[in-house]
This record gives sequence, structure tokens and C-alpha cells, in this order.
Amino acid sequence: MTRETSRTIAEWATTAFGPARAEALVARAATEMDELRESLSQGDFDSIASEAADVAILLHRIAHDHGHDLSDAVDAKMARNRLRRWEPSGDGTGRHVAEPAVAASAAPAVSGAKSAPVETGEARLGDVLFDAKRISIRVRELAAAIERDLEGDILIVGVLKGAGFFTSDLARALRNPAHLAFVGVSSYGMNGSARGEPRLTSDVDVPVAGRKILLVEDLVDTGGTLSRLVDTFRQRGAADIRTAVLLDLVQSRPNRRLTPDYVGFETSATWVSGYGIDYKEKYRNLPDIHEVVLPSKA
Ligand SMILES: O=P(O)(O)OC[C@H]1O[C@H](OP(=O)(O)OP(=O)(O)O)[C@H](O)[C@@H]1O
Ligand SMILES: Nc1nc2[nH]cnc2c(=O)[nH]1
Repeated sequence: MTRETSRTIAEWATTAFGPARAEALVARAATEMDELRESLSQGDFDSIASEAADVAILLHRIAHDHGHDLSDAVDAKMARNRLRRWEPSGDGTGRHVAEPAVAASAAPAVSGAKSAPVETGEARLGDVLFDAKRISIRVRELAAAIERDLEGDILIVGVLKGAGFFTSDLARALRNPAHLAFVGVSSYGMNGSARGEPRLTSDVDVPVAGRKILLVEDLVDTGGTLSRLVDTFRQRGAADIRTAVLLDLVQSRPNRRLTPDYVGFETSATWVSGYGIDYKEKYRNLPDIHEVVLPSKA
């Protein structure tokens, strides 16, 4: 039997019924849920699995239409659920209770772990927002979209340090005959504190005039870093410049200086870490992206 995925289910459903709006799919899933409830109340135990499958099929389609695979999402959510603390409600269900702040000296984070501590005790790693598997799926989806837009030879420029892993994964997912280069950009002064105008701390080692460039960033906040780089490469005569970011920090959008062409995920988190992204230079090595719980929220 075919092992179905959200993609195969969505493809079948779209061929059979045509495209659907999410609201219609949710309404239909609610109807299927009523049928499941009916089977239970009538003691029709033979049809329970089949009715539950009807609900799941609709959920798969909704997940796929929004760029996800439901089984992957369930795996990621269960990994989080297993690490959370729960308060039973008394009916066999329960709700999750907030984690206490973690002591400053506890062990470092591992993949999927919740609440790994930050050494300073000022902040701590919170929930996994995007786990390694989800990132890798999304990177392949981004690569497919980029390949559709940018044909032939391109120059991929990763922004160090944060985009190091994203650039290397995205570059390997692209089938263009690409050149690879990195730039260093710093928005901090010599004392490392105040954030100011981004300046180039290391440059690409190839000419950019006439090239199609894919600028790769881990995250976009104010957009200052990317817009500085776009201006720089435009002045040098680049033929086409596209920007790809893994994370869009949506809270900063109103004041943003640039809108990226390709976005992996949106997040309302104010600070994140892992998969190349640091908190005070730490946690770049973590395979998953975590929210960082800053002291005011801890
Ligand atoms: O949109 P912006 O406001 O410019 O912010 C985004 C930049 O900020 C972070 O870099 P950071 O300066 O922390 O350096 P890093 O990549 O070495 O961590 C991030 O990696 C982006 O490069
Ligand atoms: N602006 C911004 N910069 C970062 N550098 C590392 N993490 C972050 C983050 O969450 N936001």
C-alpha cells in the first residue's frame, strides 16, 4: 500500500475535487468530526478508524496547502509535548503548564530539548520553534522556488556568521551551477554593544558585476543588513539580486528597510537561536531553532 503523505493526499484531492479554500476544508473536517462522534455514540466501533481517517485526510490537505507535512508536524509537536510539563484535567486530557526558569549552570541543550539554559542566567532557550527536520524540508522547498526563478549560473552569497548553515544547506539543495561566497557584516561598534549601521567586515572574493546573486540570510529583522548588501552589490553592477531568509521576524515588519524575496518561516518570537543563529555568540551549533526567552519574559 502507498504510504500517503500530506503532498500525495493534497494532490489526489485537488485532482478529484479541484482547489479548495482552507475555510472550506476546516468546515468539512468539522463535519467529518461530527460523523466520528456519531459512530462513537452509536457504538459503531468498526467505522471509528475510517471516520478518524476522514478527519486526518482533510488535516493533511490543509497542512500541505500551507507548506507543511502533517506527519512531520505531529512528530515535531510530540517531541515538544514529551518535554513539557502537563496538568491532567481529570478526564484523560490535560493542559501544558509553564516551565520554571532553568538554573544557570544546567547542561547544554540537545536537539529537541526544551528550556536549555543560557550560562549567564539572564535568559534561557525556550521551545523549539523549527526543528531540524522541518528546516530541511523547508530548505528544499525554497530551493525549488529559487530554481524556478533563477536559471543557470548564480553566485550564492551567505552572510556570516548566522547564515552559515542555511547557506550551505540551501546551496546543496539548488541544482544551479552555482558559485559560493560569504560576506561578514557587523552592526555592532568596536565595544560590541550598541547596534548601528551595518558595515562589511569581510568581502566576497569574486567580482559581482553582471552576476545573478542570491543573498542568503538567517533572519531579517530591521532589514538593515540585507539592504546594505543589496546597495553594495548593485553599485558594483550585479545584474540581478535576490534575497533569501530563513526567518522573518514579523514584529519588525512595519519598520523594515527591505522585503526578502524568499522566506522560510515567519515567527513572532523576538529572539531566536540555533541552526547558525546565536544568543550572545552561543548556540549556533544547535540543530533546531529555539525561541530565546529573554529576562523580562523568563
Ligand atoms: O535585519 P537586521 O536588523 O539587519 O538583522 C539581521 C542580522 O542580524 C543578525 O546578525 P548579527 O549582527 O547578530 O551577526 P551574526 O550573523 O554573526 O550572528 C542576523 O544574523 C542577521 O545577519
Ligand atoms: N535581530 C536579531 N538578531 C539576532 N541574532 C541572533 N538571534 C537574533 C534574533 O533573534 N534577532
